[in-house]
Amino acid sequence: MYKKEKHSASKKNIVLIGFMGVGKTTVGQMIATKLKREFIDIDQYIEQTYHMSIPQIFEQKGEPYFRKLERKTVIDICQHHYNNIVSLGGGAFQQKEIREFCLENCLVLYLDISWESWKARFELINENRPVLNNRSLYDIQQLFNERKHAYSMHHLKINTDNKSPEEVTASIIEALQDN
Ligand SMILES: Nc1ncnc2c1ncn2[C@@H]1O[C@H](COP(=O)(O)OP(=O)(O)O)[C@@H](O)[C@H]1O
Ligand SMILES: O=C(O)C1=C[C@@H](OP(=O)(O)O)[C@@H](O)[C@H](O)C1
Ligand SMILES: [Mg+2]
Repeated sequence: MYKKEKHSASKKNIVLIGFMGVGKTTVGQMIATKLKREFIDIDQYIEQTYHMSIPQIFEQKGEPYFRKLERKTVIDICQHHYNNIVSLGGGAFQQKEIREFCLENCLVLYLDISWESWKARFELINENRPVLNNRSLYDIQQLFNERKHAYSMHHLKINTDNKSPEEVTASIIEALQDN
């Protein structure tokens, strides 16, 4: 866990990280509503700005191009917005530049999930996530484990197992109050 300044959550952007499908987009929106802050989902922002869906960007431009847009977008948004809730895509924290920027300037909140719980959600999230296409469940589990290292760099962690999005949101609000 990284050290954070006291009361930092009251002014810094709160950035949600975690594996695909853990609930960053869903819960991010709910926290923003509860805390009366603006919500920005980086993938949705990229789709609106570049008039292409994430699968289209991967298919037509390739993953490295997407990662470049992702890096530029996360850093631009976090530099120019204040006090917002920002949900990243699940691969963003693999990029050192994004990780370092967010850990230095934002409150990084990691939504954790066990592999067992994640597997039960697989059918629900398989569509529209190009990184999961053509990967076996075994390969996805490898990716799930590989990404834990980047996610271990955070300020606050919330376990989401057996919790509804509303319950995850309530746990986050409580953790932020103690923060
Ligand atoms: N705590 C939860 N319990 C059950 N389903 C959830 C939970 N959080 C999110 N979901 C569902 O899982 C799917 C992926 O959620 P999403 O917010 O898009 O995740 P992410 O942005 O982390 O990829 C959605 O269908 C959402 O309704
Ligand atoms: O983990 C990844 O590499 C990705 C996760 C997706 O976001 P979610 O985590 O919101 O699904 C999206 O950014 C893109 O499909 C790539
Ligand atoms: Mg998302």
